[in-house]
Amino acid sequence: MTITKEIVVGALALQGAFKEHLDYFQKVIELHPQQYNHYSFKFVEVRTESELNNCHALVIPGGESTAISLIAERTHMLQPLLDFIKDESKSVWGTCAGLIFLAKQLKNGKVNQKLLGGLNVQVVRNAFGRQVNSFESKLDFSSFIKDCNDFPAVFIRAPVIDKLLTGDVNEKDEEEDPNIIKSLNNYNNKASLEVLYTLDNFDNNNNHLIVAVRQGNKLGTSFHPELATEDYRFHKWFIDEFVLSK
Ligand SMILES: NC(=O)CC[C@H](N)C(=O)O
Repeated sequence: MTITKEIVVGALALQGAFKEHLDYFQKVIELHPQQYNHYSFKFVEVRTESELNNCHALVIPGGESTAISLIAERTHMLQPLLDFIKDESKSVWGTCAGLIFLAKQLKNGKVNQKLLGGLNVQVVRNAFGRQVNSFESKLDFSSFIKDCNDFPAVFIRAPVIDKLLTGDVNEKDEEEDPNIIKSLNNYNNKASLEVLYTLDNFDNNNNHLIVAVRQGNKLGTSFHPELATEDYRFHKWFIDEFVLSK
C-alpha cells in the first residue's frame, strides 16, 4: 500500500508574478514523477487567511513591494502573514519584492510600507543603477544546489541585502537613519543566517552584493527563478530542501 501525503504550497497572490511560481512547482513534479510519488502536491494561490493556513509553505513573489504591502493591509492579511512567518514549521521564500516584504529592515521604503521580518536582513530597493535596472546573468549556485553552476538569474529592478542583522531588539544601528523601515513584529528568527550568493565586482566595481540568503526555513532571493526560461532547478531545490525536509 502506498501512503500519500498531501502537501500544499501557496503563492501569495495579491500582486506580482505568483502564477509563474505555481507553474514552475507543478513542472518540477511533472518532470520527476517517480521521486514524488508518495506525495500529493497542491500548488495554490493565497489571498485569504484560511487559504494561507492550509499551506505548508509559502512563496511571496516578485512584483512591487509597496503594492503587496498595501494590498495585504487592505485585505487584512498582514496579521495572518506575521503569524505564518513565526511558525517554525512553515517554510517561506521571498523573491525580489517578496524578499523586501520578508526582510526585517528596509533602507529606502515608501512611507507606510510594511515588512514581515522573517529574515534578519536589511534590504535596499532598486539597488542596481538605472542603466542596468534589469539583466540576466548565469550564476554558479553549485555550492548549495548540486551541479547548478549556470543558473540564468533574472534581476528586475532588484533589491540587494546590504546588511546582516543579529535580530536582537537592542541591536545598535550606527546609521541611526530615521528613514529605515523596521518590521512590524519583534519576531526574531533564531536560525543562523547564511549568505548563499554574492555578486562580486558587479559593473566592474569592487562590490559584493548579497543576492541570496537563507535563515533556517526562510529563503530570500533578489532575482526571479520563476522567470528562468525552462529551468526548474531552483524550484526543485526549494521543494526538496525546504518543503520536504520538514
Ligand atoms: N521585480 C521586483 O520584484 C521589483 C521589486 C520592486 N523594485 C520593489 O521595490 O518592490
